[in-house]
Amino acid sequence: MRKQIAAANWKMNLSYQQAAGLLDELLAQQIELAPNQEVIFAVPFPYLAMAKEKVAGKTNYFVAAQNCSDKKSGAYTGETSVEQLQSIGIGHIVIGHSERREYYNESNAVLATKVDLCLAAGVTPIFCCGEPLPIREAETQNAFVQQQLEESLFHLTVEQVSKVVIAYEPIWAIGTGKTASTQQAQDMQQHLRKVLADKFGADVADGISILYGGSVKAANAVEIFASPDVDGGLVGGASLQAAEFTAIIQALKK
Ligand SMILES: O=C[C@H](O)COP(=O)(O)O
Repeated sequence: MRKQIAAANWKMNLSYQQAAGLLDELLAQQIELAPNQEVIFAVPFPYLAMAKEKVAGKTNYFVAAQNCSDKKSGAYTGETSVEQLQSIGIGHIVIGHSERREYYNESNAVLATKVDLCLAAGVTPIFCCGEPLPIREAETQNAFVQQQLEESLFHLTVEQVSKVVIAYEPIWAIGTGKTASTQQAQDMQQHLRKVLADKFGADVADGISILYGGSVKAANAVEIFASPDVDGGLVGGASLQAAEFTAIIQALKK
């Protein structure tokens, strides 16, 4: 069975002390994960080492960076490379979150480069895609998100794409309290799996985890995650509260 993943994206929230406290509180729950389940904490850069230390020895718990440079190394002040992240034991990086696309003008082409750097370093890219509200209102969301995949992932080999995790996040549902309906999430994620199947083969597409993101919370996680093509969630706001995120982890399919 595909990996079922609860990924917390803390974004630019929490002080160091608050972040450490939140991890302590969550990990104290001792939530046992099935072999196909994973929990990933995408934390701000200065907290990566601390978070790594806290999840050390906990099976199927991982720490992710929220971004990386599109350059391999060199004179890029303020940037952090995939190789640097990999050298401190980071095995997952969120790539192309809609906030990066919108506020930092990250294009599909730049994101393709970041995906390549991740895969070359043996790091799992959590590749984000999703449409803004006007595209949804025009009912052209399937083509829009398909193009994001085509331009950032279609150059990969079958072996490479099998290592990618995809997160579908309709932008109009992020931080708005407005969740895509279970049917809307399933329809898009089924579409994306078909797009992947047509390009890479059904077996490959069947093995790729596709997460849903956008106002996931304890109250809706069971229903959203129950859909056949939804393999867990990329969770923003609700991942900042221990009780909420605990319930979201427990909502993962086994
Ligand atoms: O990365 C997470 C998504 O942007 C969703 O954020 P949200 O759960 O606060 O809507």
